[in-house]
Amino acid sequence: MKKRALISVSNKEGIIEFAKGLHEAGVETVSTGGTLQALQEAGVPTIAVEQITGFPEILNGRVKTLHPFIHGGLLAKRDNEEHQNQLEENEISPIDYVIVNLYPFKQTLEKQGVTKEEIIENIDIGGPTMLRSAAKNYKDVAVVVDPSDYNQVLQAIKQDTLTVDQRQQLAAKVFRHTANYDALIARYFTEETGEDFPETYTITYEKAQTLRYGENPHQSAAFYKRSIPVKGSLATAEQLHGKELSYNNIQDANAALEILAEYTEPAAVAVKHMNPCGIGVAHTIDTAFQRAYDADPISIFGGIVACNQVIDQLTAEKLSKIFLEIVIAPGYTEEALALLTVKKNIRLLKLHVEPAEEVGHTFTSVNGGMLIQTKDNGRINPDELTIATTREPTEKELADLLFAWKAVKHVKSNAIVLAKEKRTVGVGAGQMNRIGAASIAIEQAAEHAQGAVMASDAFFPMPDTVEAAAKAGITAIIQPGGSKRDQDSIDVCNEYGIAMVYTGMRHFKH
Ligand SMILES: NC(=O)c1ncn([C@@H]2O[C@H](COP(=O)(O)O)[C@@H](O)[C@H]2O)c1NC=O
Repeated sequence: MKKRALISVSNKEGIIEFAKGLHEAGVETVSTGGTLQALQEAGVPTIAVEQITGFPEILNGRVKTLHPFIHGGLLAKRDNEEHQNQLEENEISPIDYVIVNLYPFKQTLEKQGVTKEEIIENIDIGGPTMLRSAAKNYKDVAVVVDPSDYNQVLQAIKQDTLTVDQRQQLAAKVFRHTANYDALIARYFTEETGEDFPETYTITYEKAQTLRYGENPHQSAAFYKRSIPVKGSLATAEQLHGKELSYNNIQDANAALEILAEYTEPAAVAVKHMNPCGIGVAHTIDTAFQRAYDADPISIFGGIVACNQVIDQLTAEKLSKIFLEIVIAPGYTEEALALLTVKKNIRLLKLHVEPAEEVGHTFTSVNGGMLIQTKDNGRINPDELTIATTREPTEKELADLLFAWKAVKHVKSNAIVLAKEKRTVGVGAGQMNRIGAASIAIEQAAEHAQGAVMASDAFFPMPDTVEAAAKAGITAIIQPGGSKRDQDSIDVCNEYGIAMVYTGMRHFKH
């Protein structure tokens, strides 16, 4: 008996050649509406699915292949006598190959101005059903969901070399594909109904790149991107120059962009090991970068710099004087690009839109589970700050306090940031006690601590940090407030004439 292939594809790329090849290999092809038309127009003899089912396509294509004559032919085990007898009794012919790809649900979601009705209509029902039937019965049926597999499968069919292992691989791809497809649908419905943390959490990512290694060379890794691209994120940045990004590069570059999204004025952020080592804000991007550099000229070595303005020649000249792993910006002037691309080892990334703060969830894997929380998109309203001390901050101090508060949110806890004139001067990150973080920041700032402001990601459990700040010459402090012993810190501030404000919001980052 002739082998039979069922072809029903939305993405018709490469299907004519594949179907022609099947026909030449003596395989009979059966097809649905649009696919049938395309194959017949290309001169590939094909049977209409209605001819097999004896039933017309109904409900605008919502039902075309959902029929026992199709699914019986797909699910029957060839080595099961009962199955074979039932096929015979019911005059069902077996189907040996299934070539199906689905309604473009993802592409429809991404369309500008798309209606909910259009999205719903692009949920494929018959396609996944055929894919799943064929994949379940992979021992007897070969199923192809990915057009990039057409050629390889066709050659194997022609040479009669398609093994059960290969069919299982094709089936595995199908189940990944339908799981991804359903995950996108589930996410869409869940977002529509506004459930943040439903009883099961379904997410799907697509592989963008196999990485050379993970955080360390003995770890293996890959970079997966959101199925629906997130504009202004690292995942959608374009690499213009340099070697492939590494695992650590991606983490650091992402951290740099998250910090950058805090600032609306021209800003430059230098990152090392996911902490900012320098942040500068100014009227021009070259000055902003100069400030980020001056913040810590040692740590920036081998770091990542992200800017929210096009890199011009002046900035490029400054950038090219130091060793940097990555520069990220919304663009580069021709002169800047010429200057920077001379350096073989620098990676240059271009953002197509402003770095944007992603709404949604963050994930932290723990052994045996996953912690999921909404992103820390907390922003304070400067008008709602509480002044805790006798002295109010001056206008200039307030500007630096707000600048430092945006920075400290992105520093690992316990975090202290010292800032002066729109640049960080000291960063104390990831310490097990607050005074430890403050000591590091003060030591790093050295003489620049005099007249600087201090931001703390969480309240002061005791007055030691404020005492250290006073000794270093810090004049104003911003912190969440809320400690039982707040008054002790307030007293020290008042004694030294320090202005302290409370945000009422904590920014732990572990
Ligand atoms: N309802 C059905 O019985 C059904 N059977 C196949 N499809 C899909 O119809 C598409 C192909 O349609 P056409 O051949 O008419 O262009 C494929 O993406 C296939 O997955 C169906 N459509 C959606 O549910």
